[in-house]
Amino acid sequence: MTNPTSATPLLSARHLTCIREERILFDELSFDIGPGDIVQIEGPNGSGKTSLLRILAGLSRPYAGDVLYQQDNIVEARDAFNADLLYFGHLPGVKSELTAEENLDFNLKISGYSGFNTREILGKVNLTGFEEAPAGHLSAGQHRRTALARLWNSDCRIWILDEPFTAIDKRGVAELEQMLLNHAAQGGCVIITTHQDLSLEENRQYKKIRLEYQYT
Ligand SMILES: Nc1ncnc2c1ncn2[C@@H]1O[C@H](COP(=O)(O)OP(=O)(O)OP(=O)(O)O)[C@@H](O)[C@H]1O
Repeated sequence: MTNPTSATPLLSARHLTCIREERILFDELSFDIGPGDIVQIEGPNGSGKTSLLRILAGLSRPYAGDVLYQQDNIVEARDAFNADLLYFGHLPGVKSELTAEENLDFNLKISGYSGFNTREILGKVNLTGFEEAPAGHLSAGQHRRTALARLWNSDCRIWILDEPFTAIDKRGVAELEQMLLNHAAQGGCVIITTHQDLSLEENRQYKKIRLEYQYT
């Protein structure tokens, strides 16, 4: 295994190619993501953003190429990589029959956390007063906030977030953006997809990667 230094990228894509239904979504895609980076994956519907995030998270395999965690292939560094990865997907594991508090408690415990204060965390995502509501009775945005609450109690450096702002109101988006900036300032990195315009453009370490698959 490589000995990481402060200059070692946290996550690297090396010559990634993804083919779906005989269509090449991206080919020979390479980039490095280091501590402090916030990277937005852009592109039209169906261009392969989710496919790329799933490959970066090790949830699916590319047609060709590799993903490296601190210069080691994620397949070989799987345990260390998984311990440093927070993946937030399209269906982010909120069970309708559990309350907001039970969902958060469950999600944090299966990620190995203990000693957290669920009420305090839910307060940070503006769910005070809704802790005991079944998630199935929450609004779409509140449901999403229940899922996102785990970001407020994460010590993973790599955050891969697929459309985290869906159904979130303006204030919530601003709070989440601030959360991403704080995470990056503390040496973490964020890889995110969203169809929303973000106000992170000013940030020195904010980058965009555009996937350009064109329908024919
Ligand atoms: N497991 C799969 N098997 C076959 N085809 C797939 C699979 N996953 C995705 N695709 C196809 O790959 C293409 C890219 O899908 P993907 O979800 O990565 O796009 P996206 O850029 O995230 O789209 P959106 O902006 O709509 O969320 C789509 O045409 C989709 O049908």
